[in-house]
Amino acid sequence: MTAYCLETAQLTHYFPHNEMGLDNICLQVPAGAIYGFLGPNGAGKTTTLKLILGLLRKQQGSIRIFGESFDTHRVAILKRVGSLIESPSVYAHLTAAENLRLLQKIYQCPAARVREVLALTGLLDTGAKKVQRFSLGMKQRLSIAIAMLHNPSLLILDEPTNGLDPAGIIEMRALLRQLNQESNITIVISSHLLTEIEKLVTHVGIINKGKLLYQGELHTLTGQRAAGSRTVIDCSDAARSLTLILENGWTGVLEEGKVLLESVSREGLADINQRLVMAGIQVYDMNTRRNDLEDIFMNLTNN
Ligand SMILES: Nc1ncnc2c1ncn2[C@@H]1O[C@H](COP(=O)(O)OP(=O)(O)OP(=O)(O)O)[C@@H](O)[C@H]1O
Repeated sequence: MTAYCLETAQLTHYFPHNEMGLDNICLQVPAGAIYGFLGPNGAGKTTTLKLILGLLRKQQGSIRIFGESFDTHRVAILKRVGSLIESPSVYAHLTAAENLRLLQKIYQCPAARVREVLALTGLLDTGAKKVQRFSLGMKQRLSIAIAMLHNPSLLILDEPTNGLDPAGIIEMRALLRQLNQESNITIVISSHLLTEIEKLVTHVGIINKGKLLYQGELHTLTGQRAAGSRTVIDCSDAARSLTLILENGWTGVLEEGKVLLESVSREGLADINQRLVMAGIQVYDMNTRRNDLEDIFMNLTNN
């Protein structure tokens, strides 16, 4: 049986005067996972994460974290959860270390933890630099440092890459991967862009209009890629190529003077290429367009 770090059952929430609400959300986040919680703007991601953290009162359903009910073990659970839902309040005229020292006293965690989280988030060398002079990427890293201060086992991050440039996004991915692998922290990260987090996550949950449309391991979703791939072959004799291809048991059609194949594996394409060349046909180009993850995501969220 899988040990879930976080599990919700039939989580439901409606805001007054808003027809759309969260409808029976059953999240299952395995311990040690990096779980990408994906959906377009307004899908219900922030609402779900706020319910999980007790920032919104749930109307129906249940939440279990670390195997305990959130209703009965709220304080103990929250001591082991770090979060970034909206940008935390920090003093812009103080340094990263000064901000962290203030919070360390409030959270009553060991003073040495400030240096540890600065090191973890790559902010040790920011020294006397005040937060007001930080780049957005550095501010986001400081937010993660704050979330990490009390040494949590689960991090819940709402769109932490929002507003970051491509280099900042890559840096953030590297940081989260490191926290997951070296500090063994389970991470839930929401995003409206699959491409931004598909290189990072092990599991995904896709939500739209308050409903969970897909949940599972990333590789199950990526498995849908090969099916539906299209290959266009540009060659010196399309008609003779197609005859050869059909004779050898593949299916294809002619389209605009080129051969169009559907769902042929890489090995199959190599074989076809070899047969065409052996038959004296010049192959100029074989272009395969796989059903990319973003297409799968768009198909799920558009229907
Ligand atoms: N406090 C609130 N009162 C009323 N409606 C709300 C409130 N907060 C959110 N909503 C509505 O709930 C729905 C889900 O919003 P939510 O912020 O959870 O979506 P999201 O997936 O996080 O989107 P985004 O990426 O835009 O933040 C939206 O229709 C939103 O307008």
